[in-house]
Amino acid sequence: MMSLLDGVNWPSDIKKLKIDELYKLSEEIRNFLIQNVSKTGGHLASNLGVVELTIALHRVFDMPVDKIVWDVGHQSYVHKIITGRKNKFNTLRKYGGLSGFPKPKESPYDVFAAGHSSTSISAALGMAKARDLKNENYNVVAVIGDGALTGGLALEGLNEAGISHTKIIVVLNDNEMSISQNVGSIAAYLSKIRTDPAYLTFKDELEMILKKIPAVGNNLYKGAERLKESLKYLVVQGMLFEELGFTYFGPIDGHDIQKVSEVLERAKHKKGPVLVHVVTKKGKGYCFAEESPDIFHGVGPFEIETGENIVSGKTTYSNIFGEEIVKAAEKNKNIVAITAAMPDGTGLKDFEKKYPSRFFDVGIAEQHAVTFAAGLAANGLKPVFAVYSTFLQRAYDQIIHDVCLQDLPVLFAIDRSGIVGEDGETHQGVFDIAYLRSIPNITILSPKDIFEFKDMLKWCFEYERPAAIRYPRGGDLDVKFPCYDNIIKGKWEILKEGEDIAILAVGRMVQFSYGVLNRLKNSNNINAALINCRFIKPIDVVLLDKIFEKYKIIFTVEDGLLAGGFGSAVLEYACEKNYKGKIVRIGFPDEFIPHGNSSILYKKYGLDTDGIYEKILMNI
Ligand SMILES: Cc1ncc(C[n+]2csc(CCOP(=O)(O)OP(=O)(O)O)c2C)c(N)n1
Ligand SMILES: CC(=O)[C@@H](O)[C@H](O)COP(=O)(O)O
Ligand SMILES: [Mg+2]
Repeated sequence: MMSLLDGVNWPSDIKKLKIDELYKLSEEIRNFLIQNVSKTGGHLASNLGVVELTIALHRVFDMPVDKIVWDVGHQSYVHKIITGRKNKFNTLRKYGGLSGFPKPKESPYDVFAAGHSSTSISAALGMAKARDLKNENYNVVAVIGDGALTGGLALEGLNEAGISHTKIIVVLNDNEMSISQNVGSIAAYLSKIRTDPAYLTFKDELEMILKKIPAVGNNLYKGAERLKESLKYLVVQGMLFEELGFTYFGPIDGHDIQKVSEVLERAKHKKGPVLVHVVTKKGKGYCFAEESPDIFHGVGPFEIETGENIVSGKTTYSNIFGEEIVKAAEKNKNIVAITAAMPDGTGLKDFEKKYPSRFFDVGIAEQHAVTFAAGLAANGLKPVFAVYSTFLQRAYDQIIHDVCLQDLPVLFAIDRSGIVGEDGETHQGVFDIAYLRSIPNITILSPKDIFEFKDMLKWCFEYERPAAIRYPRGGDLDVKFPCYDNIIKGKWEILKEGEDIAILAVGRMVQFSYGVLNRLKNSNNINAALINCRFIKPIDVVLLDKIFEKYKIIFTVEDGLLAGGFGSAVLEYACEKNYKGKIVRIGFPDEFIPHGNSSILYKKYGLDTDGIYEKILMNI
């Protein structure tokens, strides 16, 4: 039997359906999401929560003439399904397939790319201003979650939008969750608006009283709407959004398509900035996701019946970090841990449980996290900010101005450096070496495997100046190294002496490079040295001098961008020393690295063992 979803490919198909059919369609879309994401992996819970909201948006607005800007964009799957991409869903997040985030190159319905949070209001306001300057006429809608609203950039956007008199609609999707429980005073404020019985009772009573007045009831009710908005403002003390200059509608049940459509319709006809506050349930309609929206925020393939992960978990760098910081904090009472809304992903859950007063989840606020860490350090503590490489990009000036300039002992535990895989170009951690290396006072380390990682962490927890330790997503390849030297600042580790060429590798790339040694020897009679360049900054100039003397060809291997990366540091030093040999850098080229399985991406960019081997042969 044909389902309603079979006949829905474009927003115009939605507009033809009756309200009861739209509810049926919602269920079908939920089922479609669960079926597909259980195979591909992806951001399930957030998407299950916005099915009705997305349908209502497409019902009321005319995309892509009207424009919808998704914040983070991890919740845009339903939008993709009804904007011509349903049949590609089996390729979601796969190399060459559909992106898990909005992508203008993928569809004209995706008007603004995202992946990082809190950008939607600023982007939508920019679009709306451009529209007005060009005398065009359409709606611009930003859809932002309560978690993303904790980001400073979102508040900067609200600040400008509220005073701008520009017609822009902000839909606040409030599900009380970031990845974990949402935090902070704005979350508490939203909870108050949602649940304050005095406010809700008053609002309902007012509606009832106005509607009951004979003859003129309904008209009076409509006419008194402005009055109602003002009274609402009086009753809910300091109605924040109204104070900021927005007309506020809400809170409304985001799963009630009819109600959401009506309110969006009203918002559409209002002048100036409007904020529509919808309340939804993250994970709605799939029991495991409703129970554990944090686990089902982003998942790998899973069994639908049990909710169990299909890929069994192996030891990850995040787990090791979590264990080591708990142990270190037992001995050193000055250690405190900070996360910007990623306690699970960064491995800080146990620390949070064990040392709640020394744990800070600051919300999606990386800039604040860094300066807050600097403040903690300035007053004698040892702050560790555990953060994904890609999100630390947000806090560049804070690293320079607040931490490094003052030489404060903040440790940046940089998870997800290098390739992250399926999240793609917004999330690949390929910039950190280049963006950190030029900052004075910072020391940058990267472990070759998890055993070295433990030693390095111990060293870092003791170190009394700014430091960054970068480590990859997931765990190790199956490589056993011959030695584990003690960690000494600025000293590299010689894993194998050689005669013909030297390979200088960083972090996970040491594992891939190790696999090359025997092949070079056995197939090509090349005796290569392999150096674990465990300190990316400072580089080991004593060892480098010897390498320059002995080898005519040097290869550097890093899982970061070549421009400004580790190989560049070696080149700079080689230039200073007037080295006459050849230096070949292996790393990522000057482009954004797309989404896909990590092994495919390492292969594509020649950064797996085969690729490194071939590159070496091409250059000798
Ligand atoms: C700058 C930045 N920091 C952290 C993240 C990781 N992250 C992605 S979604 C998310 C939670 C977003 O919560 P919310 O906006 O409420 O959306 P929901 O998943 O609840 O629908 C976080 C922390 C990010 N994408 N960008
Ligand atoms: C959308 C987003 O930014 C996060 O949900 C991210 O996808 C998490 O990545 P990990 O799966 O690597 O924790
Ligand atoms: Mg949320």
